[in-house]
Amino acid sequence: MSNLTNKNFPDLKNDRLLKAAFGQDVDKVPVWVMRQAGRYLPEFQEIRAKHDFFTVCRTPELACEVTLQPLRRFEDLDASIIFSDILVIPQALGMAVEMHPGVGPVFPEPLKEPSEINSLQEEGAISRLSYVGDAITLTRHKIEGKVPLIGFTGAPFTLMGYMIEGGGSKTMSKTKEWLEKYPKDVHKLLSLLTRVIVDYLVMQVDSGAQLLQVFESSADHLTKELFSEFSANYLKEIRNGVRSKLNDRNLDQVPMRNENSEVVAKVQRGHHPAHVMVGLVSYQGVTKLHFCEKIRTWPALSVHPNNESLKKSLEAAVTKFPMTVFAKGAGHSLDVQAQLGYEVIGLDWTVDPVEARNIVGENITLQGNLDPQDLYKTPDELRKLTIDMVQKFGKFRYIANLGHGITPQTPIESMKVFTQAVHEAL
Ligand SMILES: Cc1c2[nH]c(c1CCC(=O)O)Cc1[nH]c(c(CCC(=O)O)c1C)Cc1[nH]c(c(CCC(=O)O)c1C)Cc1[nH]c(c(C)c1CCC(=O)O)C2
Repeated sequence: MSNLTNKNFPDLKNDRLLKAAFGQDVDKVPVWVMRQAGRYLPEFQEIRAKHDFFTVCRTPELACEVTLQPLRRFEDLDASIIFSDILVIPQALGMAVEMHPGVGPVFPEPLKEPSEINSLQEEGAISRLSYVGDAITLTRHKIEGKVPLIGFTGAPFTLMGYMIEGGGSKTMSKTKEWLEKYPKDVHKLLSLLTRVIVDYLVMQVDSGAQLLQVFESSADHLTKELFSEFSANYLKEIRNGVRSKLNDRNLDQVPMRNENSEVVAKVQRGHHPAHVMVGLVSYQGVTKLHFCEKIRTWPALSVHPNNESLKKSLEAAVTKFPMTVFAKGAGHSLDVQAQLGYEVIGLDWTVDPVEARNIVGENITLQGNLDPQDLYKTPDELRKLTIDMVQKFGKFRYIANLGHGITPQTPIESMKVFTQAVHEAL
């Protein structure tokens, strides 16, 4: 597996997104849009007219080109997201997935019964996904440090739903039947997907992804109880798994610098994968070592109880690759989501910004959540709704976005109005 330190990526010029994810001060609220590369752009349609959807995903030059398209049009975008799809994972496990125009994804042979879980090919799945890594690496170079590049995955429950239903489903009735009838097999499948997802996300970071988003887009089918049982546990396992695998490899001696570029602390890997060592150094060398049993429990914060910005920088250095969980329709479980260890929680448009902040507290960044339908309103109305939203969330720990993906008929002008209004709002 390649090592990210050898890739010589251009320096990042706009780090608003990462700063907001870590709770550091930002000059302006960062903004990006789910599905910002997509069918509402004629230049995307042009590429899709020539190439099948999954061919675009599988061809790094095409995936890179499509990823860059929205950045060329909308100068206010503060992030890019690699062009791919959540369904590349079922493909890598050996299932056929086709994209039918006007219909969406179709699995010609969905899972019909639990015994078929055994024929999924877990081994080698990550190497069959190496084209995503190649697309990420190429894009990180071509983006020239303009904005960070987000990697992503589908979450286990959402992927399982597609694998059982054979495509999108309004009711998810087959999946719900599985939850009732075969809970043991369901957990076996969710665990398998979780293992693959952890390695897939680590591979994306190795390839150059700077923030990772996990899409639990089908959470809207789950009650609070079902969300806890079939989604939240796995989301937590994914966050912990990625954190400990990355810490194991990439944390050696990360220097922390103050405003004068002097090294004030070093973050170092401990002897156990889940441990890190934080050393405060004076100019002569290490003066004090703090051992953190679990990174998130963070006794190292007692290092400098009065220095908020050092705390934040230390946390950023230890975490390094922030993660976002977007569980669409799971606004009923924000309390649960706040316990999963993610730096950022994505909200759909049904959630009130102020209520969400009250529930999750001050240590998590919120992302969202304008109704994508609002992009069909007049520019003046859209600007007003956007400014209202940004003012409700505030500048602290906030990333502006829609509450779900942008839809195909959206007027292009609306993207300009939305992204500009976010930057002008505060
Ligand atoms: C559920 C899901 C899928 N894919 C994805 C999700 C989770 C996010 C969400 O809930 O929207 C994730 C996804 N899919 C796509 C991206 C690209 C990155 C981005 O710009 O955000 C991302 C992040 C491209 C895409 N994925 C797809 C398109 C459009 C297909 C096309 O070009 O023909 C794009 C641009 C196809 C797709 N892929 C999927 C569906 C249901 C569809 C059909 C959607 C539709 O028809 O509107 C599965």
